[in-house]
Amino acid sequence: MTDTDPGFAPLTLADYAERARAAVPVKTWDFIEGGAGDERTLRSNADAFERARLLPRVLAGVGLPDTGTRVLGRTWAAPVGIAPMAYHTLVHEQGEIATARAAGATGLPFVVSTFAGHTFEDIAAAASSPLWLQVYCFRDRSLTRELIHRAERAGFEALVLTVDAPRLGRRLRDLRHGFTLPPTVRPANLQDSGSGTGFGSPMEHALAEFDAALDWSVIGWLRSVSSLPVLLKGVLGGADARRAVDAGVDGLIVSNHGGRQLDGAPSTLDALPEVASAVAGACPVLVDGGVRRGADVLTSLASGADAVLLGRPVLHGLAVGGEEGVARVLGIVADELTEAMALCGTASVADAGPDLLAPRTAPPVQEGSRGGEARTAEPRREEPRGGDVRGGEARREESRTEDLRREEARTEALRREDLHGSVRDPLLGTMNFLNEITSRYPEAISFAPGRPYGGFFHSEQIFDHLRRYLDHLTATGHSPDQVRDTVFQYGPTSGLIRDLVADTLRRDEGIDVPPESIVVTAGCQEAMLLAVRALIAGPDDVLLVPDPCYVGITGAARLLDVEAVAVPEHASGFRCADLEAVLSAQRARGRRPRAFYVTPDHANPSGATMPVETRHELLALAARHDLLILEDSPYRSVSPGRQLPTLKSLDRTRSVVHLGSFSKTLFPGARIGFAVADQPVRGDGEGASLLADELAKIKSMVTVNTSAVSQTVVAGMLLAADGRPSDFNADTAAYYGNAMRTVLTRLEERFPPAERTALGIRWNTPTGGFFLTLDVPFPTDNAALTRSAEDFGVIWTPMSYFYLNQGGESALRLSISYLTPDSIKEGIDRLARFIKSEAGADGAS
Ligand SMILES: Cc1cc2nc3c(=O)[nH]c(=O)nc-3n(C[C@H](O)[C@H](O)[C@H](O)COP(=O)(O)O)c2cc1C
Repeated sequence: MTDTDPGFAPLTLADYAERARAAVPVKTWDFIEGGAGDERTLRSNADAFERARLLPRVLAGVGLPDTGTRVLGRTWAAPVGIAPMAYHTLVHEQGEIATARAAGATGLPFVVSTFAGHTFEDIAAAASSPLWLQVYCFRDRSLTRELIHRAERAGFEALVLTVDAPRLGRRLRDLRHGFTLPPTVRPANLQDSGSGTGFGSPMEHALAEFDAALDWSVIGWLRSVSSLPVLLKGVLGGADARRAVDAGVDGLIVSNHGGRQLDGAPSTLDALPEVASAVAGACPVLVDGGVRRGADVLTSLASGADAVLLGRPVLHGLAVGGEEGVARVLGIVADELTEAMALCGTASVADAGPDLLAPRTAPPVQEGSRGGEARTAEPRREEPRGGDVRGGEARREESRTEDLRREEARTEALRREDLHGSVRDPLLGTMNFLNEITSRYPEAISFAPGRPYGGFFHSEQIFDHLRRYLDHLTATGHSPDQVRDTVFQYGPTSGLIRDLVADTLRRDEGIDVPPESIVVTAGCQEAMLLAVRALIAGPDDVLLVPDPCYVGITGAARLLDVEAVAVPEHASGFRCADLEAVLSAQRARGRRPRAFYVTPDHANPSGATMPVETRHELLALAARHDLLILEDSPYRSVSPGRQLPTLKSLDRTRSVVHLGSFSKTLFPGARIGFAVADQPVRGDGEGASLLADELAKIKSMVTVNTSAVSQTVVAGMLLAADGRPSDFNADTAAYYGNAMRTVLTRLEERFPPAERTALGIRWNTPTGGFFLTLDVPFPTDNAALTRSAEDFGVIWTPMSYFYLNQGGESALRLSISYLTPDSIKEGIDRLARFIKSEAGADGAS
């Protein structure tokens, strides 16, 4: 059947629907027209437009309205696009090719479904207006990625991720018919992958292959595989809309999938104002579902949309008249829109505001109901149309209910913009991506976490250690009540076990300080936070950090709104001259550098160790410039061989605040760290104190005191080691030394010197610690990390995570600490394959 068949020419989209119904088999018609469940949502889409009324604006002097609009940088002839719909080939053999031609002829965009019946390349060849790709995320991400890349190569301009379909809704019409696709209709873009073959119906396909557990991390994943703008299709609420905006999406499509998913979801016209107000102009908002006239387009614009998408009517046009039929359908809507705009005194799309909307016609009241209490029961196909059948009280009731609904929507989520800026800082989110990758690819070997090897820990020993310290308390004269209170009660803010920590420092590290100069903290992280809080007095004070740097310290600074200033570190490590230059530059800009954070031994992430001469030079510099050094050295006691002296043990001017941790030497689950802060503090009024006392004051408002149970276990371990955990750690250090050697040897084997030079790969050779770094000849961004995890089964940390500003874009950090030698070897083999593939040297050895 064509447009030119005898009888009247179709004048409206409803005319096209009627003709299409006669033109296609009933099963196909029901597949297209049907909705999920009882089709309540399907009907409500149309009903909402039925009830909407536009207010004419008279004598507006508009002339010919301009329907043109710009979306994502492209001009559309009208604020109307074609919604993604699977298998245009069901109704016309030219399918999406004809649709693309019609879209081009009318200057309107076309969103092509993942389940298109023609290839992206063929569709693109026929198109002359913007094409967007609708994405269904498959469990097999590599398949989804390949689809995206194909579309990108074919010139598609945006990705529309459908988020309302973790599985397909129960479409009863299809189930009743036992609907299956005819043999000629296939997902053309999934054929090569083998996906899509063997599934009779779209529902079967979705159940088998869609990723039903999709969550917000998918946006980051899409960003990592494509640079195209990302829109979400299927958002119906303000909270999700805000979350999407926070996640940085480029557009939202208010959609209930044409009533084909959740039966009972609101109509899209009803959902639109809340979404538009939540988005507040941050990105374009489109709407689809039930748009059948130009007036519906104008109603959508007036309700907050930037544009609409048209679904089924396009397939009707295609069924009736192929390319020409689609062009006519689009043309009718555009003409009707022009007319509606002219009659509403609206010169341009931007002029269409809420003032165009007449008060909404309410749905009818069920017979016999009182006031506004009961709404018409479903189904209600034959509702009276037009004219408000209810009184003013009922309308007021509806508006109160609406206000209540909005109120609830407002309170169900907080705006991230209203929280402290640190929560939006990428620095605090760096580890999220790694965690996501690690959980998404559990089979991958991960060189990312800097955590100790688990084989050293034995659960039963915890009880021995607890008991040992309690016995020690008894043996040193504590009564049973005192012993009980030590573990069960709040304890001293500065810590229970300062004497034991002081003993350990003296015996193991040559740091001879009184227990009073120690504060026992909830991990070294708290020690950093306390030190930064105490030392930075105001906005002119800055903290200096090496670049690259451990994120714990820069993160703590960010939490406290403290400015961290980078001191560049070179391949050969830290240089005092650089620190001196930064000090002068900061003073020149009116800043007071208060402290320099440094990890002198086996630094994280660089692996560098500061030579002893540099340590002396740094201490002299600190004394000269009245600068404090925050020394953090968690890896020295678990590294093989003799360690260089700590800065604190060399410190004669009390320039060093030593930040300690038992996480690597004993176990991280205890969360026990400490600060050694023996600097005297003098001031007006109060008597003299130590910096440790001031840190304890701050701690009393942070964690009050460090867990007594944890301190008890750690104390028991220190007693067992007779105050020398370094001896206790000899095996541990040997294990990590061996792990580092295994990594280095395997790298040598996989990249012999000549090949290494040819490829431009380098790595450092730390003498201890948990980390080493590799320079590689390609960007080590999140996209590369995703490829590495997905295609090669190996995870690492991009070095750029550790830089304050620029840096580390082509480098990665490997952590050697928690893998077994066998998994290290396998992991390095995988890493080598990944590096060679990225460097374009797959063929090499
Ligand atoms: C036959 C058919 C197939 C569809 N296929 C898809 C699809 O593959 N991907 C998608 O995101 N939405 C799909 N949709 C939903 C549409 O994109 C759109 O949300 C809906 O059709 C709009 O409502 P309308 O048909 O009332 O205009 C499909 C809808 C229909 C009717």
